Amino acid sequence: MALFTEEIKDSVGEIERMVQSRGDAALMALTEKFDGVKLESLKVSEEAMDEAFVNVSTDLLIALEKAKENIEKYHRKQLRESFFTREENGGMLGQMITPLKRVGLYVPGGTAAYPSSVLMNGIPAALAGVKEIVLISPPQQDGKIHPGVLVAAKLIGITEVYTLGGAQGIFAMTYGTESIPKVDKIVGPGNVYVTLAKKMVYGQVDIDMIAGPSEILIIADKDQNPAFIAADLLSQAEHDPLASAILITPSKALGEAVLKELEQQQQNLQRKDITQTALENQGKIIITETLEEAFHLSNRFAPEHLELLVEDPMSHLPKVENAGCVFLGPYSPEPLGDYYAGTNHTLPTSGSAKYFSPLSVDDFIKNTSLVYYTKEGLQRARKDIELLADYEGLEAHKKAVSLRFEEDTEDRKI
Ligand SMILES: NC(=O)c1ccc[n+]([C@@H]2O[C@H](COP(=O)([O-])OP(=O)(O)OC[C@H]3O[C@@H](n4cnc5c(N)ncnc54)[C@H](O)[C@@H]3O)[C@@H](O)[C@H]2O)c1
Ligand SMILES: N[C@H](CO)Cc1c[nH]c[nH+]1
Ligand SMILES: [Zn+2]
Repeated sequence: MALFTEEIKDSVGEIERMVQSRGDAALMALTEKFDGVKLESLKVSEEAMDEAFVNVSTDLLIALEKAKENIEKYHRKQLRESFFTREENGGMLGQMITPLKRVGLYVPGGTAAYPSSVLMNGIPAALAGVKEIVLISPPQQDGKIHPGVLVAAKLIGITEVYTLGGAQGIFAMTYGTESIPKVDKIVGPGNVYVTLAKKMVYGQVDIDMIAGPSEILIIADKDQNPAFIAADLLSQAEHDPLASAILITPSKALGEAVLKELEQQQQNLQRKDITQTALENQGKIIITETLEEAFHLSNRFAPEHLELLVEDPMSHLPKVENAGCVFLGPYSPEPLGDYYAGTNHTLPTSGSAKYFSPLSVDDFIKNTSLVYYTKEGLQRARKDIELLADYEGLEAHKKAVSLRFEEDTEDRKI
């Protein structure tokens, strides 16, 4: 993955070694180095969680509540039920769903506050029935987590929160330290350091996906509004200097109009430095011969967010093979999905939408298969199983079935 340069790999490798060998002391030192903050403790106290409510507006609380409702409604549809099927031979087969025991949520916070990510990561975990949810997020300059993040955590019942960010946070939740307990799975988006650390620890814990610097790709036909397109491109460029914003269109005139709009709209943005770097390095306006070619290129890129700004967008949907989330039509701007519609905003990046899905309730459960056969059922299946075991040369497998029907062992008890 081109995103992870040798320099970043070396730096994250060193962070891992430090966390493994020095635990909390390394976490404190790394927080001082990367966040510029000297922490006294990592765990956020109950009082600090409550105090956060004083520092957010009532309007923000109401907006978070509404977003929470929409996210819950959408994710509730993803819930699965355990089942048993009755087989013709009198047996039963089933699938038992159990929640993961302990998960760690990473909520970004380096250059912006992300209360929305608390809801996006925490709600599906809570719906799945996870009992132990740990949340980590980096400190601001005052040494505290953004109050909006703490408030959002409390709104969805998360109380175990640690002031810790970056790759060190991911390694702490993987290996455990004096203060941070080890988890079974780590989910949540983050910058390039966080994302590389997650990739490195996969296998020692589970992870959700590669959810790194944000991406938007817009496919637009000639009749679209250039101001809408520029605004949506900038909305993702402002996340990170490594974010990507791409327009693909068969209309050269539209491409030129969007370029002008980008220049104008960017002037007034607070995070202009970030959008400028992102657009210079990862921004593209690609003019194709046809709309079909635009879909072909988009599928190769496999963007995190794909906007279809074309006439009758629904009719083009079957052409989309790879994308984290698709936004259809001019009144479905990407930030609608970031905050509010109810779909999850933790989405695969760096081309990984070819094989990863958006974060969902499925990330927080596991299936256990169940098998129950009667004696008669096994008797009927016996020949086929013995034949298959013979073919595989696995004699003990065959015996585990056949001895149940041998006269001298059939009714044996101790
Ligand atoms: N794909 C998704 O689903 C999704 C969703 C939301 C946000 N995002 C992305 O999350 C990211 C948020 O990034 P952020 O930086 O604001 O917050 P962050 O919390 O991901 O990263 C901040 C941390 O990075 C560490 N760090 C900073 N500079 C470092 C360095 N030079 N070396 C080692 N570690 C360093 C620090 O510890 C800091 O606490 C953005 O890239 C955004 O696009 C992605
Ligand atoms: N666009 C981000 C995912 O790439 C999610 C987000 C959170 N807040 C604002 N945006
Ligand atoms: Zn966003």
